[in-house]
Amino acid sequence: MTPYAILEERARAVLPRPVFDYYAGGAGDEDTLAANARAWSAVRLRPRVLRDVSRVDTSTTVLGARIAAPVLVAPTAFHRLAHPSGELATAEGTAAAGSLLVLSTRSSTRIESVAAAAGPWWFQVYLLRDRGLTKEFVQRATAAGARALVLTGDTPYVGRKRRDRGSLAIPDEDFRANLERLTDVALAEQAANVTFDDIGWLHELSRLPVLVKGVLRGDDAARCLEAGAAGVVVSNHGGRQLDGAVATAEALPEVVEAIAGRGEVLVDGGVRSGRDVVRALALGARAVLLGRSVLWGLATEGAAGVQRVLTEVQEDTAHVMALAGASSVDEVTSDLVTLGAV
Ligand SMILES: Cc1cc2nc3c(=O)[nH]c(=O)nc-3n(C[C@H](O)[C@H](O)[C@H](O)COP(=O)(O)O)c2cc1C
Ligand SMILES: CC(C)CC(=O)C(=O)O
Repeated sequence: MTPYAILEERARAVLPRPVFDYYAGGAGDEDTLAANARAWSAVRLRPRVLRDVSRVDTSTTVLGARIAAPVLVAPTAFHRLAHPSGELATAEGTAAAGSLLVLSTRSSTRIESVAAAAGPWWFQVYLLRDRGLTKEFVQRATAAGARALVLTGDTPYVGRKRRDRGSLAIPDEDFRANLERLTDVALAEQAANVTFDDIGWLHELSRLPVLVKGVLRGDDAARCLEAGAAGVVVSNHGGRQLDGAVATAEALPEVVEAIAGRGEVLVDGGVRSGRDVVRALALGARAVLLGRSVLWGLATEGAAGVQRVLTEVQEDTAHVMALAGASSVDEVTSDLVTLGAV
């Protein structure tokens, strides 16, 4: 079993079945969910020999924030379903690992409390049907110290997941952690009329850099930049939105080419090991984000589990870099990979 599979099994053993299914599942037939991990494996490494790798430095920056390795925590909803300390534990574990947390709009803990426990963090924005409410969220996140906004662009409606047959009830206190005063819950649903213009709106509102998450095409990436984005996150939402969508390792080169160094390109989906981190960097990503791995760490051991998952991937990244002949992230360049036989 791979380290990821072992971790997932441990989480399965401690989580209530509906929660595990909600976390693990993908949309439709889960084709894209499976394709994400497979597509990274299909990228073959071309190691360099006889390089001095007695010291390997995995540290880097994302939008100017220094992190221990190019591995961030992806925004995921409702961490209190995984652990009673919820996003507080995630924030602590992430900071302890020298990583960066992207906090979901669907946080089950108050934004201000998470901010107090966090190292550097960004806020993931779902534009909600009530724009006033969205504005309040963004202003609160900005005041609490978020260093960037991540606008999720792939969720006009929530993808249909077969495993999660509606058996999961989100406790009201978790759903309302940041929505205490809301009377009509429908107003807090994702808006389906989000457009490129909203990138500028978010930037005006917060003065923070805005990344767009869920981009899978070069033309969209270019439009995001033209609309004022600081970069994009290549993502298919971990296979949870449009099933059949292209795997992120396959979409990444096209997006990197379209961005052409004018912004930062991050990627997530099926990143499970240091090998995958190195593959993503070689294909032009600045960093990767981990979704489910972090949830499994949180479910099994709280803050310590989150820290452990991140440090294991960081250490694995250093090991893979050494064996590939790269002593710093700058040396992880496109010549290190080839698209091998699947
Ligand atoms: C349980 C779960 C909840 C998620 N919630 C959000 C969310 O609130 N906002 C968002 O932008 N993405 C969300 N995502 C997508 C992740 O940010 C990320 O794109 C994905 O999990 C990466 O794939 P991986 O799980 O294979 O690492 C969620 C993913 C999972 C598994
Ligand atoms: C509340 C959901 C929209 C959170 C999410 O993005 C997901 O479960 O994939």
